Amino acid sequence: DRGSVQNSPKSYDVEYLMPVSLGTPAQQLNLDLDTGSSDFWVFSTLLKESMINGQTLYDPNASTTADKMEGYSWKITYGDQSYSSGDVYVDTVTIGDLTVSTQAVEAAREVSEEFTADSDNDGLVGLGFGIINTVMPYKQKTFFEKAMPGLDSPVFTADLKSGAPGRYNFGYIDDGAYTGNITYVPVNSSDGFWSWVSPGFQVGTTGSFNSTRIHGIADTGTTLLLLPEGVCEAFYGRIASAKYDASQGGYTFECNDSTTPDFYFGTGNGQMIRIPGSYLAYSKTDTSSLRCFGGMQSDSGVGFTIWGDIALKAAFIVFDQGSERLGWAEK
Ligand SMILES: C[C@H](Cc1ccc(C(C)(C)C)cc1)[C@H](NN)c1nnnn1Cc1ccc2c(c1)OCO2
Repeated sequence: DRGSVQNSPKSYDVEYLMPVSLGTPAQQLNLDLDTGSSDFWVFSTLLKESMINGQTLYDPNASTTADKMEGYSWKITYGDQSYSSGDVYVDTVTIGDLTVSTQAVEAAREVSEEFTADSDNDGLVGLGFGIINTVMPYKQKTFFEKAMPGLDSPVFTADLKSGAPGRYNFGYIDDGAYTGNITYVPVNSSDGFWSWVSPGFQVGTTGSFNSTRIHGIADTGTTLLLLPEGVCEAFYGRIASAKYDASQGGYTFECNDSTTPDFYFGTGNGQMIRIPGSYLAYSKTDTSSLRCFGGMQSDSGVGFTIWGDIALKAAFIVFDQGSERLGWAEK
């Protein structure tokens, strides 16, 4: 079996949403595929009115295939301190023609204001590893872990684009979606993340390759590229107008600063992925400003490097759960 679904970026590529069908008859919600967490949770009719702000709600009572998991609950807190919690139902879920008939759907009773404020986002599909799922008393499998046994190949791929729709595929690799070869790197899933080691980086076409191993996670659910302080300094040191602006909480530089170099990161056996400098001028610091907030920021607040959407949209990525490895290709 296999599946394929289009993803659509919100403004500034802050997140990528995909249509998902839940229950019978099908209820369609727009969800955020997040390889950096492992809960499948949705806005639901269990929520207090004050927490809803235009989101589409999953109504388990309107689904003939929904069964409440009595005595089960969940609560998740994300690294940015946003959170959600609620009850658990088993129901049928379809993403891009791929159906899992007994998916644990975590129906929200409570969400933090960050989720309430994002009216386009109806919930998250966590495609990390199930060991960090928050359902109690027994953690639940991710959508991919439930689908995997029936797939042609135990992989899913992410093709995120800058300011344009892209695609998530399940169970196969579309050889037309990338150029050159796919370089595979081993994944350590013990923390529940798609953790891998980059052999190093290079700033610009003229810079030398810095052979410094960077331990990090491939995370479709994080907008920015959060790298070690030293790497940020090496990159922003090459941009004439760049500075660390405490009032903005990060590095900023003039959006059209022509000295902005591309950023290359190593994946393995000599391959490097090129992030165009234009991706790193993330967003204007304010409407009238000529300065942009950098797409690359320090990972010091996180504790590990996060290869978020800024990096992922420069590549075609194979999340190979069958072999616990990541595949990187240019496109
Ligand atoms: C932030 C997203 C999860 C999310 C996505 C969307 C949203 C909104 C819809 C409300 C906009 C909130 C949350 C990320 N997903 N893997 C995540 N989940 N857990 N950690 N991270 C990454 C991290 C992001 C920012 C840090 C951080 C760690 O540590 C310190 O600052």
